[in-house]
Amino acid sequence: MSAGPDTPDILRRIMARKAESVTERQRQVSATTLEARLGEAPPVRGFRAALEARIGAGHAGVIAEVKKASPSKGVLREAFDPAAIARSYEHGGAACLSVLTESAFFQGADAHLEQARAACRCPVIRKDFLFDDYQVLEARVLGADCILLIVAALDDARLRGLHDQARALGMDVLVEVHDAAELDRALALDTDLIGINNRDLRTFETTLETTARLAPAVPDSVRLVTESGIHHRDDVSAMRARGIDAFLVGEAFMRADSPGDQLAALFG
Ligand SMILES: O=C(O)c1ccccc1NCC(=O)[C@H](O)[C@H](O)COP(=O)(O)O
Repeated sequence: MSAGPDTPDILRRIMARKAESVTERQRQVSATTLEARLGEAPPVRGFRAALEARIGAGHAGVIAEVKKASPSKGVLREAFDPAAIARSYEHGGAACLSVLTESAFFQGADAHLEQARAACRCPVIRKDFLFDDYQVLEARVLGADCILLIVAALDDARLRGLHDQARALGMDVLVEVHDAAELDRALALDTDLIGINNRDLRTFETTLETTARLAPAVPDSVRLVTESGIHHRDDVSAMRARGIDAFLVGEAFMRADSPGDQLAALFG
């Protein structure tokens, strides 16, 4: 972990809580036990490949998020059934799912990932705050097809180590950045999937200007995903006009009666 003076307070607090919970999990289930369970994990579904297939067919590549609550907005959805949401998303045209497994700030759970993935054919990213090899192993054992690595929360050595570990386990990695300095660090990894998060973690404000500003520095070989703050068809068309075809969307879907219908309405 690398909590420096520039680390936003919310990230610092989430990572501190996460460190406690990882220590507790390691006490309960050792890394050796997790390694032994890798053979029982369901085969990896290609996450980036699913995005590419959807985009190649002329659609937006949508990563649809399953999250009950967030630090910025509180509870987003009372009737929360990850399996039903996953089926709705698949029906609405999602390429992939993003499932929050962080419990203290997002009311997520590992079971949400298992339930959502079992209910559909979409590849799933474990959306959590990862800083330790143990969590990468855990993600694969749970059935994750991709993990999120947040550049702002990791030093370069750890970022590379976790990235390479996930790839060796067959998973894709979404490397998330918020500014130009983080983007430079992500590009140095030679990764092929980068998310630009439009949410300022100090103010919680979202602006698609963040993606618009950083996107030109991302080479064509990297699939760029714009994350957070996508609510309207105008947001989608503004991004697509700039050549950005992959989207990660949570709140706009979670607040809808039918998340999948809302996905189809936003991107159809
Ligand atoms: O959503 C938050 O409040 C938040 C706070 C601190 C760290 C991360 C946070 N969100 C994680 C995400 O990246 C979003 O869930 C994801 O991009 C979807 O965003 P949205 O469509 O705006 O729900």
